[in-house]
Amino acid sequence: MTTSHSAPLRITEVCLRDGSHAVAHQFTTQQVRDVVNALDDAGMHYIEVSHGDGLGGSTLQYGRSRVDEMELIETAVAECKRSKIAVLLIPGIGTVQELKTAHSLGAKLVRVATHVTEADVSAQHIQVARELGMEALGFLMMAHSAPVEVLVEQAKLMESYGAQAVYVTDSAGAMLPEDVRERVRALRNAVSCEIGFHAHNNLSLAVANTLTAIEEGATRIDSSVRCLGAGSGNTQTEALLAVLQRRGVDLGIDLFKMMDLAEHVVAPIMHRVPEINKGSLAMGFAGVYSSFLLHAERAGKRFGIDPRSILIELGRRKAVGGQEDMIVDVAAELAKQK
Ligand SMILES: CC[C@H](O)CC(=O)C(=O)O
Ligand SMILES: [Mn+2]
Repeated sequence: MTTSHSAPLRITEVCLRDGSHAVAHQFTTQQVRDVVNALDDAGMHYIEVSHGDGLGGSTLQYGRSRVDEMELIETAVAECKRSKIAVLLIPGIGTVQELKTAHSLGAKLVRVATHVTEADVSAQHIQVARELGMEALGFLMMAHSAPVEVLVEQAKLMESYGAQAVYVTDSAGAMLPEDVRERVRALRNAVSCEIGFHAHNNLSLAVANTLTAIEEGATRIDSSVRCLGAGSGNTQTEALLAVLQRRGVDLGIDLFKMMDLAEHVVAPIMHRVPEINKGSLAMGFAGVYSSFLLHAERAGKRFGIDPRSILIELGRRKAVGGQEDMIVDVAAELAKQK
């Protein structure tokens, strides 16, 4: 398959970062060691390791990590012969100091993530990462929620700060293939850096949307083995690789090894199977952050409210990442109304 950008197609495996949401940030050192070892052996390009909300995310608000993420990053780096370890950083949650520490432990790439309208807060972190010699990529979250012109303007800002790629991040798994096509095409025509795409499977469209993004020129692709990610999970790595091979694209990642590690290494550590159920489907439908799922389920139980009603209301209020405290507020308000 040809892409309109000369860069090769590269996969970032996100099961140990996005998947952190799905296990309430309880990964152990041994689990990270085993997963990274197997992914590296299969030839994965990049493996992201961080708290689900990025560096510094281990807090009461977002959920405490069982093991310090720096220990997990160090463990992951030690297992890699070929793969590179990536980290995610949301300015305001993660700090420049944490970025420097992750770099000193061997992280080679950072995705600096902001809400789709707030790229300006990424300038310092992107610049510091470039000075450190890391690859620095911009990650525009909730990309479905802003008009295409705004997405383009924000991507240009990230590129101007030094981002080597800008991601269309479908945090809510709310995009339809035509939304992806329009956004990636608009970015392709507006920036010179690479375009990335990150999907969630809440509407059962993750693989289809990822193929659409690739057709439009995205070269940095996120996926997650066994779908281990927030909500219904991400584009399933081994499924994507199989589909790409059917199209004649071999990324140098061993498909059978990926299938084996999905089954024997990743499946046993999953707390629940990421599936399209009433909660995750409601998120895709309402355009709500996939990482809100467990929080909404907990708040629903506590206040006796259907988590879907909480999620729909959060969508109506256009809640953005970082507003996890709103989930409890909304549940309490709905309970009062009842
Ligand atoms: C809260 C950070 C978030 O999980 C980043 C991400 O993967 C997304 O927006 O989809
Ligand atoms: Mn995600």
